[in-house]
Amino acid sequence: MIYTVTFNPSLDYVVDVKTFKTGQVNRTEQEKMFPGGKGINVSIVLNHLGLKSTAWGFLAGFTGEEISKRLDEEGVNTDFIQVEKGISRINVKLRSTEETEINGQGPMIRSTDIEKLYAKLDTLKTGDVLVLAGSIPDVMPQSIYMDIMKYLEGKDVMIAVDATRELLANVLPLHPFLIKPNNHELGQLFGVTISSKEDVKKYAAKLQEQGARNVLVSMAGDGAVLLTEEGKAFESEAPEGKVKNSVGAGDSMVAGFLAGYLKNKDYAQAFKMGVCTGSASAFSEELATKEEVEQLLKNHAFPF
Ligand SMILES: Nc1ncnc2c1ncn2[C@@H]1O[C@H](COP(=O)(O)OP(=O)(O)OP(=O)(O)O)[C@@H](O)[C@H]1O
Ligand SMILES: O=P(O)(O)OC[C@@]1(O)O[C@H](CO)[C@@H](O)[C@@H]1O
Repeated sequence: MIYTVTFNPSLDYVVDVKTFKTGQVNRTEQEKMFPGGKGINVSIVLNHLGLKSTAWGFLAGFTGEEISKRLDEEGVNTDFIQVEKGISRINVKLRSTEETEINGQGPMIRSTDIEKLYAKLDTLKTGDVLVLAGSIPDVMPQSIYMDIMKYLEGKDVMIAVDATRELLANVLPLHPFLIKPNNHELGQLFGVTISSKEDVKKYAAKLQEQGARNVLVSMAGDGAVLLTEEGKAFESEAPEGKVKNSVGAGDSMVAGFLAGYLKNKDYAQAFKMGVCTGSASAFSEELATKEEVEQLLKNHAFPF
């Protein structure tokens, strides 16, 4: 069974403003709202690809209710923990001449809420997959993903982590099955700017030296690189297409990679699925459908 954990779910408020200007009233041309947060997006895309998962995490207030309702309508299985104080965030995604995002902090999560999550973790069994994805509310320690992985040590659960900075760096010695930084996040970890695939490979290898088993680095429209635990490297350009909404492209890539890998444990196939699922989401208003992914898989020429 696959489980995703989103500590900080959101309602993503995606607005189109023709020419956004600061310091004045801007009017939207279109606005849409989606349930979001990285683990939730992974669950939605897995569902589109025909894989059932359960979305875990923390919800609060009326926004939390709306997230839960929308996921029910989507047919995503959820088992959230309700927290008492605050509301789940509304993250603003502003599409204008440039894309700008304003992500909120999220509600208060108390130690009793965390205990409830640990009770869920106790139900995990050998062979289960756990995805820890996204930021954590400000009130939480940057060790939380590491703490969860330590708690699960010896259980043989396949763990994927999509996080940034300290939250990500802390889990490496615990050998996550998969991490998926983008090239900017990879650069942040080493205090450098990374734009070439050669540099991506160099720094991704350092993350493997620090303990990560498989490192998948996304580079938005410039494609992606995968270093596997078997010592292989795969790289690809991004498929061609018109970008409509790139929010969640990275999460879609994680979902596609896992779906591809779980099929027959083949990293080349998993990488292809990851790249095409990421791009299919970027080329669509909403997260990728199975048909959209299959279309890209058919048309994109991978160099291997
Ligand atoms: N402009 C684009 N054109 C084609 N493919 C894209 C584009 N942007 C993203 N993708 C696809 O999605 C994958 C993941 O994208 P990206 O590197 O933007 O992830 P991310 O930064 O984690 O995104 P997010 O945080 O919004 O989920 C890329 O490797 C690529 O396959
Ligand atoms: O603030 P975080 O947790 O880092 O990212 C949250 C978020 O930007 O990530 C998803 C896209 O990847 C969106 O659905 C959501 O709004």
